[in-house]
Amino acid sequence: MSDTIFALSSGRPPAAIAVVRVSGPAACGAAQALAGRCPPPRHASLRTLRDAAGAALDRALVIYFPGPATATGEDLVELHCHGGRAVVAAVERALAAVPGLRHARPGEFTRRALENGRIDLAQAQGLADLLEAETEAQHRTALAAAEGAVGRAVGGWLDRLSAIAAQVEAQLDFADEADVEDAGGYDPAPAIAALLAEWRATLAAPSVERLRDGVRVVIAGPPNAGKSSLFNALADRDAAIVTPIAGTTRDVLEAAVMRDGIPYRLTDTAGLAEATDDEVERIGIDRAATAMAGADILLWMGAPVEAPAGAVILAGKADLPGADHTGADLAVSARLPHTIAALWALLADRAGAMLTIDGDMALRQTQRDRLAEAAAALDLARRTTDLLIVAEQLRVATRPLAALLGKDATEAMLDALFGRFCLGK
Ligand SMILES: Nc1nc2c(c(=O)[nH]1)N(C=O)[C@@H](CNc1ccc(C(=O)N[C@@H](CCC(=O)O)C(=O)O)cc1)CN2
Ligand SMILES: Nc1nc2c(ncn2[C@@H]2O[C@H](COP(=O)(O)OP(=O)(O)OP(=O)(O)O)[C@@H](O)[C@H]2O)c(=O)[nH]1
Ligand SMILES: [Mg+2]
Repeated sequence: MSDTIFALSSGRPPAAIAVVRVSGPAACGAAQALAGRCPPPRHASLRTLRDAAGAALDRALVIYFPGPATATGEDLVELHCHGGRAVVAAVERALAAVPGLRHARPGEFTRRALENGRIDLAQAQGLADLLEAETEAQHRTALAAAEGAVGRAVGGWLDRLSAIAAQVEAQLDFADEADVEDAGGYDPAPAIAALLAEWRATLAAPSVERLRDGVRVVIAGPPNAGKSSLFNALADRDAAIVTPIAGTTRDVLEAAVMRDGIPYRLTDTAGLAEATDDEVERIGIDRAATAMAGADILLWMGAPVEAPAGAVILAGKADLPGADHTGADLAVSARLPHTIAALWALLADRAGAMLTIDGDMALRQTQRDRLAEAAAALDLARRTTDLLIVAEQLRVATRPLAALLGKDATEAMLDALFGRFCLGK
């Protein structure tokens, strides 16, 4: 039998209300210990909470949810207390004094929900993402995942894979008995192609990480071009040092900016000098190159002829008389707010498209890797007429999908996932 856990499950005090949850076989006993008796199931009862010595701790709403039809699958008690620090500390102290009770670890309520079969792995991950959601797209996709959308989609794919596999096996058996090369009949190609097209569409959608971390916008170009000034203007604070000295920025600087509901990760880089014997500057340039390679949108402040392919070419210091804008996509200056607004419009245009999701399914990178693995197997199956190879690749494709649903989740993996949760979840 598992032990009984408790934790503050609402926001940190001070708050108007603090919800302390207790989950496990001793939950009802804990309510009895603090509130005098365990209230009738699923009714909010106003009770005075007392410690073991009888001292009043709070007047709180107490709710008892008998398992297994609860969020954790266990008996669950909720204490809706006043949200002061001392109230919560005293209630937690009183709970810790009840035999069989201990404080929960981060994510332990959700972990129990998983272990008790109340949710699958993709739902647990969706819940973690829901708690971190800041944008509308994150909110929508994480809620769908928490409600089981990812699990249902993958389950549907697994069903279709096994239906195709069953037909292929039947065909192979028949060919065996009839002892003919091609017994005719079932052609798995259309069903495989349809499944593969669906997976590729899913893989083309942005990942959970992209939705969460934002679009990576990297500012790069020669020294003294005005990169850091632009970075500061976009970040709307003095994040980077600006001086007239070429080579001021040495390291890669990052700023997270939310603009019009789109999350961005802005990166300022060291100026790309031709040749340098300064060790620090050389490392800075190496780092700039790495940042540029990882950019979703690269803003190039420099000569158009030197712009990397695909970069947005910015003509800097547009406020200076005689500034040359030839070949640039946009003329900008940290000193001209309307040029910064125009740059934001350009960024929103490109970034918005990168974060667009048609349905409500976004996969995490680890889930995407597994789907890509399955897609590679299916692609092999699609490219052959040898039914033995088709059958084998269909089997290969099921493994990563089953893993995505948590069929082989290791302790280390679960520890990593639930360690990310906040306390009380
Ligand atoms: N006060 C409070 N609010 C909360 C939670 C909570 O634990 N306490 N939740 C924290 O997770 C979320 C709600 N999640 C829940 C998930 C599953 C079940 C559940 O298993 N319910 C039963 C009975 C449903 C019913 O009464 O209709 C079931 O589905 O069988 C309940 C809540 C968000 N709001
Ligand atoms: N007139 C004008 N001066 C600017 C503008 N942007 C930057 N400067 C000036 O140009 C100089 C270099 O600016 P930075 O923003 O540090 O340039 P940088 O590209 O980051 O330079 P490094 O970090 O050395 O590569 C500073 O003296 C700035 O004040 C601008 O839009 N107009
Ligand atoms: Mg700089």
